[in-house]
Amino acid sequence: MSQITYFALASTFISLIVVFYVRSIAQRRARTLGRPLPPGPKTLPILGNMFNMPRVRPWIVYRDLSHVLGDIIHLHVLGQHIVVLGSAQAIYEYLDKRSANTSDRVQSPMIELSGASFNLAFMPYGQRWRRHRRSLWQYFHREATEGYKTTQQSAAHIFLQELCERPSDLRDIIRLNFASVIMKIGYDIAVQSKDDAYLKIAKDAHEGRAEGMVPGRFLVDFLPFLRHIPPFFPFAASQKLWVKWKAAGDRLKNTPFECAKAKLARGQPTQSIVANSLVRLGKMGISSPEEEEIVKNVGAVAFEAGIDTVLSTMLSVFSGVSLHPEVLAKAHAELDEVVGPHRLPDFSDKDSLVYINAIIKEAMRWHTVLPMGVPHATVADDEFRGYFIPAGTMVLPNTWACMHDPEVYEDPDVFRPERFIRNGKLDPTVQDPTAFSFGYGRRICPGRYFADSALFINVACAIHVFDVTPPLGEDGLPIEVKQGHTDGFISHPEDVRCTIKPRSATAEALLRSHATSARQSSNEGEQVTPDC
Ligand code: HEM
Repeated sequence: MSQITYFALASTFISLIVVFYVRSIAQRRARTLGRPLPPGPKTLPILGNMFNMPRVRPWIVYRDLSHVLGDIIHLHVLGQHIVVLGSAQAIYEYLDKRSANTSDRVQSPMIELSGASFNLAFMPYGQRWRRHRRSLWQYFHREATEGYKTTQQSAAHIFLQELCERPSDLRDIIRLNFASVIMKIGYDIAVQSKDDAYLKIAKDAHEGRAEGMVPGRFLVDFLPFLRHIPPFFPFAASQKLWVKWKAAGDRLKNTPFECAKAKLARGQPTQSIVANSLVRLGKMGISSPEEEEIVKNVGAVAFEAGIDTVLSTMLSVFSGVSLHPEVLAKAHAELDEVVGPHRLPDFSDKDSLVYINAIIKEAMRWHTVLPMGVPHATVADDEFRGYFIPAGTMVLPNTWACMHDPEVYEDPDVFRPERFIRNGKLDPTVQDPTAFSFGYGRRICPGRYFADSALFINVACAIHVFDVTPPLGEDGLPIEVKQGHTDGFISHPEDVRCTIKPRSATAEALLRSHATSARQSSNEGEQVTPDC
């Protein structure tokens, strides 16, 4: 080729780059209308804020950044815009009031890689999500959850006996309690021991969600081609984890569903969310794999989304109460007055047990289960407080920061249920943690009423019959526990060792007799079924 041809090619190439550059600036101007992005840390060329993305306890890093930059922070990593909302006001204004545009989810490859594709919590805002949500909501709206209270109460009685006999297995016993209720109402499957195969399935699936869904933890979030590196490649440690997590997610979705479906096919009488949904589809003459998939996914999401969130909140209650004898004493005094020593609390006591309700609120505040919520995303270009927010921006609510704002909650790191009470009643002027812990806008947790009654009945019953005090060492002296919270998408109190003993011989007799009745009535209702 002659020098002239080279020159012509080079100048054409440079002209094209200039045209594209000028056009992209013009397009960006047209989109932003000159509005700035929210403030954020300085960016590097191409990589943006890649090295500003916190990998450990992001809620604390973002809270500190908010103190410097304000309650709307912008970060930019390899083309992905991220906005962090750092105050209750900003979250309310953007995620609640403007939820028509802020209810999407960023479609990270980690959703599939962590085995969570079936989970409506991660689906994009649209028809598929709407159909799943509607299908779940019909079984979990406020009135529907009234129908589960008898099952929840019986399970709470069995929970007390389990705890009395194996107090050091607190974590497993809470898990068993929640699983037994949700498996019964979801699939009509009886889960009776901590070694149950379904509990193992849930535990395995949880690992993928807890580790994999922290935004920015895996590089594949920003470099999606990394998912195609095979697990046998050297240094492909993440890829090996993804294979394990995906298989665990599939087991969670399919195993209990197939069991419930087989029961129906055998013509056994069965009542459950999955069975009722399948029967309804049958009556309507609908037998599409797509509809069956929704039923399957809804069953699995109720099991998965509830188990670790409720577990974490219950652990926070036990941790808070064991470390604060004055709280336990006040709770006992209230239960003695309202319920008395000869019966266990039930749902009709809820409004009278003000201090117990305050303990649950404080546990949710003190220890925020989903510290950064579940990330939302914008559907279209938007303006918020004069800033330009591009379509597809990931919006992270710093729920933990709101729950630990010293302007709102004095001494936020202290467990103090009294902060919610005035003149013997729950104080409506104090910011209610449940308005944050269950998320925001159109994506607000659809399991909140169910969770609320599960927490109430188990906490009220447990505190009524047990003394919960610090753990003791071999020398009989109290051991100091570490008051931290684990890292991850769902956070748990770090050290929940405590001493759990019946308050009195009367309390022990009471809990044992109720557990016996609960086991008898659940066995009477139980059909003899072959294993699935
Ligand atoms: C203490 C217990 C619980 C807590 C703290 C909790 C918290 C949350 C939070 C923060 C979200 C994200 C909301 C948002 O995007 O802004 C959420 C979503 C969700 N929760 Fe819960 N949850 C709890 C119990 C439950 C239970 C028992 C169920 C099921 C029966 C459940 C089912 C779901 C589902 C399906 C979603 C996804 C909603 C969507 O994306 O549309 N949760 N939850």
